Amino acid sequence: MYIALEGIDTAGKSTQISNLAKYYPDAIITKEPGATKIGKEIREMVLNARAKSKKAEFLLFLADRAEHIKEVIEPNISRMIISDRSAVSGVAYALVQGEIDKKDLVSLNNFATNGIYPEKVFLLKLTKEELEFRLSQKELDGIELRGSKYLLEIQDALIEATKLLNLELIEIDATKSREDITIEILNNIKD
Ligand SMILES: Nc1ncnc2c1ncn2[C@@H]1O[C@H](COP(=O)(O)OP(=O)(O)OP(=O)(O)O)[C@@H](O)[C@H]1O
Ligand SMILES: Cc1cn([C@H]2C[C@H](O)[C@@H](COP(=O)(O)O)O2)c(=O)[nH]c1=O
Repeated sequence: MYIALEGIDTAGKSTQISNLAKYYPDAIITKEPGATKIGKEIREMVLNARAKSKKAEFLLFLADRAEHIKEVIEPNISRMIISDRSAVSGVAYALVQGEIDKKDLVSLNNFATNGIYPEKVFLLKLTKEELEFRLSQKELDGIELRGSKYLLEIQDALIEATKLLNLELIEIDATKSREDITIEILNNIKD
């Protein structure tokens, strides 16, 4: 089963993935962007916000995704795969940028992923207050520097993106305790 954890920056995706890894010691743990050799270079480029063109930025994420699907997801598709982000992030961030129409976002992602998408998408949802608190506790990268208003728009766009891609979405209150969230995810995986 291929599942993805989604959520805006600081929502708790990596925390949950490291908890889930204890319950699935044989799972493939992966992420977008940056799980492959080329992906690491792309991640460096995009997170330093070097692209002036939003379309270029979108295409860099898409290139990372195509490599990730070919190198990590496709060869392991019969195993448990837990991914930190997926095409859902790709569509959501681009929806908010607003330069590419929705039909193209879906078809470009279909092209990059060969139609392979997570079976379940877990969305960790933050409140404005908790997001601002968590951002204040860390050094911000180029995307996080865009601020909490922007990130909350992305949070709504993650829901829209999941619908556009026609994927199963499980929304989770990310302000709950780390342990309660892990249990909620585990119970849902088993359903
Ligand atoms: N349920 C929780 N309650 C309180 N704090 C949490 C919870 N989950 C994670 N945190 C804290 O919030 C911060 C961000 O968590 P984490 O790195 O897991 O988020 P993320 O979604 O992977 O972030 P990013 O996308 O920016 O890499 C960390 O300091 C983490 O310890
Ligand atoms: C896959 C993907 C990601 N992004 C953004 C979202 C985050 O701000 C960063 C990734 O950082 P993280 O610490 O690994 O969460 O990139 C994006 O804009 N578009 C995408 O397709």
